[in-house]
Amino acid sequence: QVSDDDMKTLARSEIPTPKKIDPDFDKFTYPPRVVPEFETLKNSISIVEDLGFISRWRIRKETLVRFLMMVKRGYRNPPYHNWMHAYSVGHFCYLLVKNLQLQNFLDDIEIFGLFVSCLCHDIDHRGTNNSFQVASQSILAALYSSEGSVMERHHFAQTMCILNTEGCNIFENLSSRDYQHVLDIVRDVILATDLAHHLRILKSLEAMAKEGYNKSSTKCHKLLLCLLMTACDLSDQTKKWENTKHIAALVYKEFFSQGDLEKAIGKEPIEMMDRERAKIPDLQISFLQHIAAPVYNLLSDLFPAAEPVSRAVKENCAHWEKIANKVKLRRGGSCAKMSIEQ
Ligand SMILES: Cc1nc2ccc(C(=O)NCC(C)C)cc2n2c(-c3cc(OC(C)(C)C)ccc3Cl)nnc12
Ligand SMILES: [Mg+2]
Ligand SMILES: [Zn+2]
Repeated sequence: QVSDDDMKTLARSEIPTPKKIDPDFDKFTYPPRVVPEFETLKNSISIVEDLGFISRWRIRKETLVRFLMMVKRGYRNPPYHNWMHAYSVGHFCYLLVKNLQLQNFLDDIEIFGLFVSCLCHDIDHRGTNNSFQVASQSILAALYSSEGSVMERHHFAQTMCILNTEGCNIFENLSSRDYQHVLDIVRDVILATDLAHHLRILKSLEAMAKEGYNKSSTKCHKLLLCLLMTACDLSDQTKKWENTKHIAALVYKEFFSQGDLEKAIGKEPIEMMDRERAKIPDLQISFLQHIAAPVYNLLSDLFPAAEPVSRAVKENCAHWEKIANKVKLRRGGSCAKMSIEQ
């Protein structure tokens, strides 16, 4: 529960316009993680207001504040999958709306559902992935492993719990048709954050980018929502190198902790989660080349204005390659140096 006076304080406090938060707040280059955590709720309200959701969907201010406080509290504190990840993902959704004129491609309710999904998509993440749930026979695996996407189903279930909590339902003033529709969107979009789901629809995404987006096709709307969600989820890779490097440190801190847990229960972790074996630069080059870059290439195929974002990912990948080569050089080079000196 969130305390009422905290909620009332935030509900009454003056909400800054995005430009007042930072003149570059709506630019692709702006790094959302620079703000201290205590400012993220105020900023989230500012984004909701600036996107016109409060008037369009008749959201009561107090309901919005309680909802956001519950969502933020719904996150635990693993190194990467915490509230600051969700906040940065939600901020990138804001950037997409402001820079790519999404309203010409998606319905208003889809954009609203996408933004809410961004904030909620990893709620109650424990810093371990789907295969760990099954390997450790967790409660969540017992609940959801027969359908797959164990964590993502849990994130959606937690989101529904918050919406069903007294005074927290930001969808309360939607028509029953819109209400059902937005819940379907949030469900589909949160389930789309399972890497396995993204890999399953990759061919369809490539076909859509090739044939061109058809605004009257429901299939295109669904595929675009999944692509945009994944682009938001990976958006740390679109910022300058310092951010990318910092995020990799957080991701591997989380991965290696899972690897330690797997060893403790007698399971061999995969290389990327084994702190004894993982070569982070090589792993990041592979992740950026095979998973992240294709997402932003598809995005810029559909939205030329997203090209700078796609370029930023490639630059970050090049940075990892320089590091990987230096490591190789030092390993390989030192032998060469020794043989010359001998
Ligand atoms: C910096 C960075 N490195 C990563 C390195 C590896 C992997 C990984 O899971 N590799 C598994 C093998 C089988 C390919 C994910 C990484 N990752 C993610 C991420 C993305 C996710 O899924 C979507 C959003 C759908 C792509 C889901 C979970 C996560 Cl943690 N976010 N940032 C990162
Ligand atoms: Mg996730
Ligand atoms: Zn995420």
